[in-house]
Amino acid sequence: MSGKWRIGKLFRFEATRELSGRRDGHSFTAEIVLASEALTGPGFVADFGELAPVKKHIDAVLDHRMLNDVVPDPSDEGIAEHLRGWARDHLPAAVSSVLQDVRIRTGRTMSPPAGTAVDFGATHWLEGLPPGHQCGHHHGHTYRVFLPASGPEWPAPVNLPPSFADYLTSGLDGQVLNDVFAFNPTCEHLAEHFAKWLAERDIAGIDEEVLTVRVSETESTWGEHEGRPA
Ligand SMILES: Nc1nc2c(c(=O)[nH]1)N=C([C@H](O)[C@H](O)COP(=O)(O)OP(=O)(O)OP(=O)(O)O)CN2
Repeated sequence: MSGKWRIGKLFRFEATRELSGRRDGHSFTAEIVLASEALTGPGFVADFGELAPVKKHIDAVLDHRMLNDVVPDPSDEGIAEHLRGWARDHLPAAVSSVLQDVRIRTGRTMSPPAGTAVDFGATHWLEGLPPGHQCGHHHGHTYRVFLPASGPEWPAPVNLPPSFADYLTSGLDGQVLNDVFAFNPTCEHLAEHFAKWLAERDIAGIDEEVLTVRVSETESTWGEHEGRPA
C-alpha cells in the first residue's frame, strides 16, 4: 500500500494566560503529530511511548502555570512553537525527524457527530516494542474508527458507510485482533487495512485517492493512513 501514515498523541494541561490585557484560563490540549511514508518493521511510525518526555515537560513547565511566565508568546501558536522547539531538541532523532506538527487547542474534547464514528471493543498485543512495554501484554481498547475529512487538521469526520460500520462492529467487536489479522495490529496497520477494505469495495462517496482512515486506541492516541491503496 502506498500513502502516508500519521500518528498523534494528545497531552492535556490546565493553565492561564494573559492575551491583549485579558486573563483567561483554559483546559489546553497539545497534540503532537508524527508522519512518515514508511513504517518500522513491526508497523510503527514511532512508539507512542517515545513521546513520554513531552508529557514530563508539559507537566513540569506548562501545567497549572501562568503561561506568560514560562513562554515568550502564550498564544496557541506561541505555545505550539515552544513545544516544537522543545521536541526537536529533546526527543530521540528517530522521533524528532518525523515530527510533523504540534497543535494547541482549548476547551473540552468534543464527541464525534452521530454516524461519523464506530467504536468497537477488542483485544490485542503488539510485537516490536521494548521489553516490559505495557502494550506487549494482552490488553484491550475501545477502538474508535472514523474518516477525517481534512487529513492532518482537526478532523471533521464524514458519515461512515453503513457496510463499513457493520464490518467493524460485527467483524471485530469482541475479537482478539492478533487472531483475526496476519499483521501486527498497531493502529497504523489497522488504518491501512481499513483503507484497503474501503478501496476494494465500490462505495459511493469514497474517493480512495484522498481517503484517510483514522483509528484511535485510547482517548489520547490515534493513527491514520492517508492515500491510495496500492
Ligand atoms: N505507533 C504506535 N505506538 C503504539 C501503539 C500503536 O498502535 N502505534 N499502540 C500501543 C498500545 O496499544 C497502547 O495501549 C496505546 O498507547 P499508550 O501510549 O500506552 O496510550 P495511553 O493513552 O494508554 O497512554 P498513557 O500515556 O499511558 O496515558 C503503544 N504504542
